[in-house]
Amino acid sequence: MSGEIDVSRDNNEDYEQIIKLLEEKINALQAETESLRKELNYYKSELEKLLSPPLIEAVVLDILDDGKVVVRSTSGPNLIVTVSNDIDIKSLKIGQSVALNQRGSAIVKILPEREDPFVKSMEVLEKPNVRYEDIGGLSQQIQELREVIELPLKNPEIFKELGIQPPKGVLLYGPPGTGKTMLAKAVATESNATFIHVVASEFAQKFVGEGAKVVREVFELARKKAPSIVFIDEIDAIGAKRIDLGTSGEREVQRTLMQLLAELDGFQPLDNVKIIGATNRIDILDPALLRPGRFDRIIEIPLPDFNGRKEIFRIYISKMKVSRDVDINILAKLTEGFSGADIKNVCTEAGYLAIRENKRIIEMNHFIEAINKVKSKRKEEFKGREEKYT
Ligand SMILES: Nc1ncnc2c1ncn2[C@@H]1O[C@H](COP(=O)(O)OP(=O)(O)OP(=O)(O)O)[C@@H](O)[C@H]1O
Repeated sequence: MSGEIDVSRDNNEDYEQIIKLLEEKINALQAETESLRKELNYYKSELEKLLSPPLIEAVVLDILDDGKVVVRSTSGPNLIVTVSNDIDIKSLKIGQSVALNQRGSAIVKILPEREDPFVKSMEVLEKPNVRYEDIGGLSQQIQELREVIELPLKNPEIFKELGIQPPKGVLLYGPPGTGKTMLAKAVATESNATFIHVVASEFAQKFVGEGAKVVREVFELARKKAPSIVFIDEIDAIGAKRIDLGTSGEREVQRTLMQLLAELDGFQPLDNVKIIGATNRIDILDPALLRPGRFDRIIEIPLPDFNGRKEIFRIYISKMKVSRDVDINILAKLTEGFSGADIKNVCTEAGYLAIRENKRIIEMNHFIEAINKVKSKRKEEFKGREEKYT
């Protein structure tokens, strides 16, 4: 307020002007106070953040009936903790990243999903939803898995009565994308078993110094969640023939394998935990893994033959809107050497081609174009595969 006002003049207009100016000043000061108050609060909360103790990151391993939770803290041990009142326990799931309070006694925050190595290398499905009928061309393999995994899990008494010991572990081997994971999931679904999926290559790389501990934890979880099926994908990453143990990385892989063997030896054939291993490289596996009482049933999962390819096309096409000219016989003929995963890609790609042309129905020419596309994309891969499997 810098305007010079002559108050000696007894003039109403002047007074009004003074009042107006004073009001304006009050408003300006009030606004300034408000902004300073906000600034003060901001610095106060920043200071609080800086002074508050750090939280501990952990991964949920199990949710107990009494409302407590088993977590694996990044600082080391497994802990049994409570859940803070403002967190809904139902929103917690196994594998979830959480923050513990500083004492490590309670979960105080659910952390956003991110690439946690433990989570990434393990998936636990209480109710997997793949059924045998979703799998094309592997009826013999399905039959075998039903006998050696599903039947002993569902009716162990039959085996006890007859005095037969079913295998503890089954090894599936064959090229990538042929349905090994699908098969293992389907057996779990049909046996009402928990499906625990670990990718051996992931934990071999990510858990430096901790591979053996992770194997132990996986089997502990499997026993708790029994009946369960532990599916170890890419088992060659930890189960390759023993090599020169010069580097610490090699020794680490070795320790992980030894722990796996110890776990396999540690339970009985009729316990309700079964192991399914999968590999594309059976040739490099350590024979110790294949000894009786370990992975003592080996099932080959080959690339689908003509009838297999037809079945796989039929499964996917039955869920799509296709025109009458789509001929599964021709599609199966044109896709020699394709895996189930390749065939699924062809079907998806054909759908996209139809969408791109604004068509409401998928035609034979879309499938043919999709086959060529997938073929050229995978050409290099096929070459590699043929070399490996011929
Ligand atoms: N026989 C099949 N019948 C139906 N779909 C299949 C079949 N094989 C593969 N697929 C499809 O391909 C996808 C990948 O297959 P899956 O992961 O089971 O193969 P995999 O043998 O475990 O491969 P990898 O060795 O690369 O892990 C499946 O999710 C499924 O959609």
